[in-house]
Amino acid sequence: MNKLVWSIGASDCTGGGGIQADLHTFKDLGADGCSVISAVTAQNSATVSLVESVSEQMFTDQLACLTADMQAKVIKIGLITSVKHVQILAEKLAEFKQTWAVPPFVIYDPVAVALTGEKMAEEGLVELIRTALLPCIDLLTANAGEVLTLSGHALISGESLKPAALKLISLGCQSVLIKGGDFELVDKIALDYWTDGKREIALSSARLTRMESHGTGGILASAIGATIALGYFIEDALVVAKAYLNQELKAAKKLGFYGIAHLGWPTNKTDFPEVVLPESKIGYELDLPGTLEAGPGFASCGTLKLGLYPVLDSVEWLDKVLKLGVKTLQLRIKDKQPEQVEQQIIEAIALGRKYNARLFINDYWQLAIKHQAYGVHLGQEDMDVADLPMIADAGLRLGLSTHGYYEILRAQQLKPSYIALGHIFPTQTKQMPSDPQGLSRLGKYAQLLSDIPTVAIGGINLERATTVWKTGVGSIAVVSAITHADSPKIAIESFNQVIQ
Ligand SMILES: Cc1ncc(COP(=O)(O)OP(=O)(O)O)c(N)n1
Ligand SMILES: Cc1nc(C(=O)O)sc1CCOP(=O)(O)O
Ligand SMILES: [Mg+2]
Repeated sequence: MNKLVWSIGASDCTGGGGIQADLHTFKDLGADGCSVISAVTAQNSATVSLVESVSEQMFTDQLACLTADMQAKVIKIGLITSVKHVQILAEKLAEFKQTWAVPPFVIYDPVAVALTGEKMAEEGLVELIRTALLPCIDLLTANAGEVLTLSGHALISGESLKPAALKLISLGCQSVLIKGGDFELVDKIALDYWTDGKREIALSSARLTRMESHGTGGILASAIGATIALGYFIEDALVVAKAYLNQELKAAKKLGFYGIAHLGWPTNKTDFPEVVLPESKIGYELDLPGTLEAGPGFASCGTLKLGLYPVLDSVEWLDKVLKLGVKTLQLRIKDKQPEQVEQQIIEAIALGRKYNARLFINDYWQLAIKHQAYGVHLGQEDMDVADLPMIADAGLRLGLSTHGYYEILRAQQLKPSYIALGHIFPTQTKQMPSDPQGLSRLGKYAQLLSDIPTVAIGGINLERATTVWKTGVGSIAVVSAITHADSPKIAIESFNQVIQ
């Protein structure tokens, strides 16, 4: 897999920011790095004494050499001080996007654009960035000063973030992350807001007050780039990068500046941000769409280990596996009208009670409430339309599907009874919009969720069950490994030997 990130920017002789910190961050997170140097800076914790752009020839040749045999999956742009370099870059990025087999994802952290006319930004630079560079950018990561310079919008309240981001998108970039590093909308909270004009994400963390730290915005952008290069979606990359920055800031060392640490992939749950829900104080201030709210949470399953979890499409199947001793199971009937499934749901709930089993009803949450099921399982789309407080008030358990870091953190806010993690391997049972996540990611999620029941799902068969179980998940959900087994009885017994 190509996991190459180019850093296009300036050398920072302190090592705390610029190209040096970018390459360190890429490597630290498991991506590969190359650099295209646009300028060399002489600086320390007290001053920037000299900034010298490289020649146009040197800038162009670096881009050409890398293009010939090291094409990037992600390009991260930092400090560019020369108007000519912006022109070259805009032309080259447009060319890469049209001619490369896989167009690169381009991130721009507009370092120093707020210093127009000073030594780090030539006259005319900002106008050219606005008109020529922004249309080539997939993600602009900007702090309040940079947002003001590029969009003309001052960030004075929560409500002002969305119009500012939309203005920047109207200038041509695909999405914008407004970083809360240099403004505080909510006391002691570092809030980041992202939108692509359709979706909105806000992430909050306790503010880490290390005033002398240096290069943090660039490192956040580099961490996002590295995570995207590893194949994560943008929303997951935003989460991982913020956790990475939190982890690094906590361990920062004084070396002139406070230079942040580089401690590898973040795994400590206290470093991960909270996803801001629409129905929360900050959610209202940001005017986030949707109705999700934290609430008191859902009834517990009474154990972290739900064991083998067959997901089945008929009462006959439920009856068969209950007789074989299964204690967690799901009725999953797809795409029928409620009146077509109500009788089956009634019978399924009665069977679950008879065998004292944890029976979850997929999708049909109103019928599950009406007939007092043990629990309901909902997917991401269902979450937005179902009445979650009503499910909680009725005392039903709730299981939620997730497919990555962002969805996991958002689901966690709702305090469900379990979180499902899918899909782990290729599956024939359901068309999935993304690639399988694999065991390595599953292990990371399981570690992060050690205090809530987890369920792994998707392409899990007997051969794979041992390695799945070793990741620390509390349950393995299967469809075809049971319904297509020559002997469901032997399949269940064999799974139970793995899941002890
Ligand atoms: C245990 C478990 N995990 C995930 C799913 C998938 O649920 P959902 O995303 O709602 O998709 P459908 O099953 O409705 O197609 C599940 N059913 N069970
Ligand atoms: C129903 C379902 N949900 C998934 C998810 O990732 O959310 S994967 C999946 C299908 C699981 O079937 P099998 O065990 O046959 O692969
Ligand atoms: Mg569903």
